[in-house]
Amino acid sequence: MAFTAKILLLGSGELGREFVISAKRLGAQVIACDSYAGAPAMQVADGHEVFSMLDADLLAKAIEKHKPDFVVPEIEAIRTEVLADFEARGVTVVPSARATIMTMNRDRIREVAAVELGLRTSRYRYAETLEEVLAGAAHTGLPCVIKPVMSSSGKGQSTVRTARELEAAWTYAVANMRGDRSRVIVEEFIAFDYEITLLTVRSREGVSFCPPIGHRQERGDYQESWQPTPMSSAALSAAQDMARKVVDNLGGYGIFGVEFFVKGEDVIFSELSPRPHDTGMVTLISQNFSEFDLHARAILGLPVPEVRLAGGAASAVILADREADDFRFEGWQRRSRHPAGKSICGCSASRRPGPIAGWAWFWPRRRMRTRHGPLRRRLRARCGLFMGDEGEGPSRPLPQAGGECLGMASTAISS
Ligand SMILES: Nc1ncnc2c1ncn2[C@@H]1O[C@H](COP(=O)(O)OP(=O)(O)OP(=O)(O)O)[C@@H](O)[C@H]1O
Ligand SMILES: NCC(=O)N[C@@H]1O[C@H](COP(=O)([O-])[O-])[C@@H](O)[C@H]1O
Ligand SMILES: [Mg+2]
Repeated sequence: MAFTAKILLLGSGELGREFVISAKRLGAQVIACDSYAGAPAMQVADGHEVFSMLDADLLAKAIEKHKPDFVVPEIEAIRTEVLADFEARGVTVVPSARATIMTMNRDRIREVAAVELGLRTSRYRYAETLEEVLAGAAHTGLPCVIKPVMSSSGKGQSTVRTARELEAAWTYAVANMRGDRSRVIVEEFIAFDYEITLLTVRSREGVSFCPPIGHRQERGDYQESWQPTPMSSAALSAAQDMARKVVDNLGGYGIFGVEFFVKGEDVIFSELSPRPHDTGMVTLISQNFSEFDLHARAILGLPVPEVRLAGGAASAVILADREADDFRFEGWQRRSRHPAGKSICGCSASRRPGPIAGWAWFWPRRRMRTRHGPLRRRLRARCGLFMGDEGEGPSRPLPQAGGECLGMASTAISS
């Protein structure tokens, strides 16, 4: 069987699964890798490998075994030095080995953005000891945000409001970091009006942008997002200028999720993913080509089409609060339509503790008046997500999500 390209996907979560679907539609063969079996992307890929991608030898062996045309990272926690070696030997690393190295840890990308490119960021210091954390907080002032340099989805992150909480935040960060560097960033807390992800595509044809995505996070983790989100043209163009500078510096082809805080007309660079972004799940319903389609097309060297919005849309996660092998989704078929508009639920098998067990996308039909921050109108969809612990008898509703997922929508286009 002939394929258009062979892709080794490093990380096989929900975002990886959607990427595999997009890449396979373009004729690619995809081998999905992660540290645990049965990961979402493995369920739809042509093959899979289970190993720690932070292990240099195992990572090199997987690349040598499969001889891919493209290595496509889906998470940060990868031994990226190995990718640089293979890039030097002719394997295409997406978007580039430099991009994966610079974004694996927050300190490197912060240096690129704040020092090399002079972009506006929060005030910050790095710390490797409690004493340095205290000095960092003295520099940023309180409240401040403490995050391990290697982590994602808010793991190990805390917002510290009083000096007494600094030690606990340091201990929490070190206990929840990825990788082997006990190093944190201490950041000034930005009391932003709203935050956005600017999906930025870098392809052979140049740099292009998707309409801005607004989102809400809790404890540093994604809850819901909506597209488009209203912002002034001056703020949008400031964000686009900064995004262009960063992606041109990182190089390579693919989609980047560039995160900004916006306060008044002040646009503050936060961080970026050199790949599809969780807040961009909304593009599965809002755009003619999703962030996964755009990533796949840019990587494979295909023309990147103009992005058109189908209407305002929102997406929300359904979070599971514990690891379980035995769970089921109930009732979501009944909820696949909603009186306030069209809502589409996508549910898939869970991943690890704190996992995303499913996603719901909402496509509101009515025009919705909204402000930044908590949105005025809520769409509710009861997905009836149930999870049963092995051997514990009947399934129980998830306490955290309560079997309910909330969608929020902004500036919906009336139909
Ligand atoms: N300095 C800050 N001031 C205010 N809020 C912040 C700050 N840093 C982070 N946050 C909040 O925490 C969220 C997660 O932060 P960040 O994106 O740095 O973490 P992450 O673990 O890399 O998340 P992900 O991998 O999901 O992008 C932000 O989207 C924002 O809501
Ligand atoms: N915010 C990043 C994100 O949502 N990433 C998605 O979740 C999985 C696990 O990530 P994790 O290691 O961050 O839990 C990743 O594989 C990716 O699909
Ligand atoms: Mg982030």
